[in-house]
Amino acid sequence: MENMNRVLVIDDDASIRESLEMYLQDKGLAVQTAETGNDGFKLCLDYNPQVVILDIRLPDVCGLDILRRIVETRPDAKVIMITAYHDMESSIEAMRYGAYDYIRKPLSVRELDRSITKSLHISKASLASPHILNDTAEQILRNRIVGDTKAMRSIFKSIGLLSGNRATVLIEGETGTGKELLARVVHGSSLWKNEPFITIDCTTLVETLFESELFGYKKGAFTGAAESKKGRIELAGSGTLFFDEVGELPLASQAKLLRFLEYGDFTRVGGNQPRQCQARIIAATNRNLKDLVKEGLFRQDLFFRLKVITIHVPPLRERISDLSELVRFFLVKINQDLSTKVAKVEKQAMAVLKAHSWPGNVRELKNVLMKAVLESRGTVLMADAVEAALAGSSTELPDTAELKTLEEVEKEYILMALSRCGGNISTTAKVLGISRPTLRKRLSEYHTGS
Ligand SMILES: Nc1ncnc2c1ncn2[C@@H]1O[C@H](COP(=O)(O)OP(=O)(O)OP(=O)(O)O)[C@@H](O)[C@H]1O
Repeated sequence: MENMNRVLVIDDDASIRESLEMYLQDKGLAVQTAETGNDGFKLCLDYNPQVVILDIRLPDVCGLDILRRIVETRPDAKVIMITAYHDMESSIEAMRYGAYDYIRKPLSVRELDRSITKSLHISKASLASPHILNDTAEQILRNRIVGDTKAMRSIFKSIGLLSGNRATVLIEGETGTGKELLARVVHGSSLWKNEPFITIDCTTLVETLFESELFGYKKGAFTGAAESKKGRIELAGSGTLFFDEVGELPLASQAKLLRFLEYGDFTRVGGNQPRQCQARIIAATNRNLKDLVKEGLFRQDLFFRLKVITIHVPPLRERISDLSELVRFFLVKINQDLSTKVAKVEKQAMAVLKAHSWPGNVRELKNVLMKAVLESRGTVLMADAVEAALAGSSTELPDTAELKTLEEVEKEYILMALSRCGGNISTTAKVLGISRPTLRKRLSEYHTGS
């Protein structure tokens, strides 16, 4: 009995209780039933079921109250709410309070089967998966940059050595490897950490505005210069000037940047008083500057000026042994940001994560985990949720056997978005790019079946 899959049915409708009991017992599951909410909750504590099928309307207490009590005391139990009514608001509440699913009466055997099977699979995975968030959130988040491979340790050393000087730094690495994060940590670990950190995004820096953006301008320097304005260099003071995607700078701007770096001074457009730049320069690139130099797209002299100290951030696939720690780190962050409670990772889920090649690096990992956490709807990060999240960013199609109908996909997606937006209809509609009435209509359709 202990090892058997246990389902608890709480419904005041005797015919539903009886038919579900027969149906589930036929499937080899142990079943207990209760007629009222209070009896059902008591039974839930004693019987410790993996799955609870809970009617939203009960004679004594509201099903949602029982749901909240179960989620609080038995967080691993998966609660499938059932409702006979056109009761959209309650369904939204149910998902928000942590129901695993909700299904409309008359019950569709296919829908119920799918939901119960998934619930049982999750509860089995939960038993088999170790807790990975044993340390406190503060302990896990203490390291702002996660990494314990040789390459990462040598980066941390470089950051330490940079803390007492203002040497120019070039950070190279593929997209999403953490170049901006590193630049911020270089700044934050330096003696000038309380000074500003100013970013210049070279992909959007218009060539004709290069000087006025960087050096600032005097009132009347050109039409439209109604007031004098400080440029980014002045704004950075004795902090850090971060040139992001420096490889994207057009050649004409590169010449101006080089001149500024060589002399370390600048003059506001329309002004005549040279000023000294105090800030540290950090440049980042996800393109290979050496190759760009060979192709004549990047000035060699500027390249040499920038690479006084070079930090190469390895792609995630080359430091896959950091993956478990990164997963722990992001799960804590995601739990904090989205009020989720994932604390375990299914073994197979970690294997799937380790097998991926991560072309989008740490940023891709963070996004995939966020999607998978929402999809997992519970305390365990599930392998199929990770696979679904990974498939979302690739063009691969699942086996036809796993294909769902468009309607099913839409329902799941809408509910996921709703849960991610904390049940807020306006935000969800905005994120989905549909109007609030359309969203409300969709949600009510799940109840009326129209
Ligand atoms: N080692 C790490 N530890 C913790 N978080 C990380 C790490 N590396 C990257 N991140 C996080 O991953 C995300 C992407 O990092 P970041 O923006 O610094 O990458 P990038 O290399 O500058 O990307 P791009 O070249 O596309 O601008 C950020 O949220 C960052 O905080």
